[in-house]
Amino acid sequence: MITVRAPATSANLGSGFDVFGVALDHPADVVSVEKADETTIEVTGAGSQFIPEDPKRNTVGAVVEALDAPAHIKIDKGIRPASGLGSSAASAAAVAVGLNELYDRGLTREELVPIAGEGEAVVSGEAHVDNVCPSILGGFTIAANGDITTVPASIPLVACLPEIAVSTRDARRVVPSEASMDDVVHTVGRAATLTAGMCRNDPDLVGKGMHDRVVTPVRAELITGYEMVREAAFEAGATGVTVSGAGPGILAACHSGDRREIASAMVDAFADAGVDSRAYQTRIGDGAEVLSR
Ligand SMILES: Nc1ncnc2c1ncn2[C@@H]1O[C@H](COP(=O)(O)OP(=O)(O)O)[C@@H](O)[C@H]1O
Ligand SMILES: N[C@@H](CCOP(=O)(O)O)C(=O)O
Repeated sequence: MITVRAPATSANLGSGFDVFGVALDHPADVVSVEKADETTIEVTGAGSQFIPEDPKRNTVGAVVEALDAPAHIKIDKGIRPASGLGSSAASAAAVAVGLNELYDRGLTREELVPIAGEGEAVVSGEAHVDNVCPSILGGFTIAANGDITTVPASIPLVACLPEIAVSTRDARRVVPSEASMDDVVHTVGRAATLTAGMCRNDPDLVGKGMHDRVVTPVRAELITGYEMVREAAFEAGATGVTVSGAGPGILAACHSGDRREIASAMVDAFADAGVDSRAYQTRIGDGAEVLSR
């Protein structure tokens, strides 16, 4: 039996829709895989009652098929589903890493990214890899046209998760199909700024680069209290604030000494909007880790 911990992730970071992602130091899913003739899945932990155990409907089922590696799979969810923190991706990432070892497939971590991405197609309709990439590799990742670049940044973050659910599938339907040249120029500028910030480990540059005017505004409308929470986070010292993945989670970049105040300001602002929430004071962290063999 092999047990793997795969971290939550935050995709897009505003200016990098379907391209940028970061691994969060916590929370995480912990998954155990054991060889079997037929695949079975058992799910416990956060939001497990909303997660199917049928391999055709769970993200890990597609990974089993792609690796031709049937197994008994136990998923202990640390990341609530439909969160914007890459919950579905973390399970797929953990199983890809675990089955690769269990069945001696000999694939590199980079080669496991598109395989874990197949799981995302099951739940969101498209095999976007911007969550599985950092969950497997760690750090800040850029996934563009099949190429992967990683930067081992360590930016402090606050991820605030309201008690509302937004499915990635639904939030992909509101993404505009076109952008003006003005918006393209703005996005390129911000994405480049963010990338430079990650390379320099500079929370101010990263925060500046998180601004986006194409996808984020339409997604923010799906999150009750978004504007109030965003403003509260900035007032408490955040250097950048955006929708985490497809939402409803909200991500703030900051300096480490400001995390506590930002976390409580975000939770209070959600409460003022009538929404319960919890905030994770975290930072960019490592990718999937094998805990035991
Ligand atoms: N192993 C899994 N972990 C979490 N969610 C899963 C898993 N397998 C299937 N799902 C389904 O995926 C959906 C959540 O995925 P998604 O909407 O992408 O949100 P998230 O941002 O949390 O990944 C839910 O409908 C959930 O039932
Ligand atoms: N690029 C995707 C990322 C979805 O992330 P999730 O954590 O909400 O699943 C998108 O924006 O649709």
